[in-house]
Amino acid sequence: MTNDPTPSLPGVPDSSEGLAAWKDDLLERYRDSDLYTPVVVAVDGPAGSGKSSVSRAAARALGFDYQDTGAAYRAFALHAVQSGVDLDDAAAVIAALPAFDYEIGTDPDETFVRVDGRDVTDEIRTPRVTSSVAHVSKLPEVRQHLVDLFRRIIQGTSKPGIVTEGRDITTVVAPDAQVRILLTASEEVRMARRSAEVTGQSAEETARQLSRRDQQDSRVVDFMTAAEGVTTLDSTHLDFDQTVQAVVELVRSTATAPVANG
Ligand SMILES: Nc1ncnc2c1ncn2[C@@H]1O[C@H](COP(=O)(O)OP(=O)(O)O)[C@@H](O)[C@H]1O
Ligand SMILES: Nc1ccn([C@@H]2O[C@H](COP(=O)(O)OP(=O)(O)O)[C@@H](O)[C@H]2O)c(=O)n1
Repeated sequence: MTNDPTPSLPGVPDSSEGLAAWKDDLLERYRDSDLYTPVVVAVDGPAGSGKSSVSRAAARALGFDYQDTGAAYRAFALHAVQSGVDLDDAAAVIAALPAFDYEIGTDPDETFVRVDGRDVTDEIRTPRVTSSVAHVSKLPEVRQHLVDLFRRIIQGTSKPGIVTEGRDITTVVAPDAQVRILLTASEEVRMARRSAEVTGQSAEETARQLSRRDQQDSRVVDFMTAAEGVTTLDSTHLDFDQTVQAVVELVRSTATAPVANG
């Protein structure tokens, strides 16, 4: 997670146990100060690339929080529909933003999504919600509202860092993140992974939906090409554990200590 500090720095222990305790102590003291900044790991990629599952497992391995931003777009689409809004009516969708009462669990071992205090963790994954998200995520006003929310959640982490994943995290939400990753996989592999998960509809229908959603989403943000400074991680030929390991290694080799210098 951290680069080792310069060995000649006074007061820095040279044993690995001593170093770990020293870092814990620093973290403890800085956590509540204005100088403390969490390590932000930004992960983008298309549907089925493994963003959610890989980011969550990497967060767990690193002792970080985890934020799934797609969950908020899904939850907002659900909120709008349940408020009786016609998703083709942009003004009505935007008018539903102020009443959007959203809560997400960022502990990777206990992720949940609530809207108006009601648990919608599973409901937001239904094909009905999936096919309606693009109607709301294409609207700049919705994006700005949610980007602000995502940044507040990133800043509010009580862990040494937070892995945040979506479509525009490396470019819009957290372009200054210490670690920025574009997670990709071939379309064929992504479709196969998603089809294995989705029940209640054919593999062909799931693949068609995924491809349509990628097309719609890519008109709004470019998540197929890595922006400058973003590392591409192609998981086509990696299994799940190898992909998580690659993310963890990247964080360990690039992130500096989770304490800012002011
Ligand atoms: N490298 C991988 N190898 C095999 N399966 C994977 C890999 N990465 C992710 N998966 C699986 O693919 C499915 C889709 O992953 P998910 O995290 O939901 O993708 P996304 O959030 O990008 O849509 C999940 O069932 C996940 O366990
Ligand atoms: N940062 C983000 C995250 C999601 N989204 C939108 O939210 C939808 C659902 O995102 P998701 O991450 O749950 O989708 P999957 O890739 O997991 O299928 C996407 O299809 C996008 O329309 C977005 O526009 N920007």
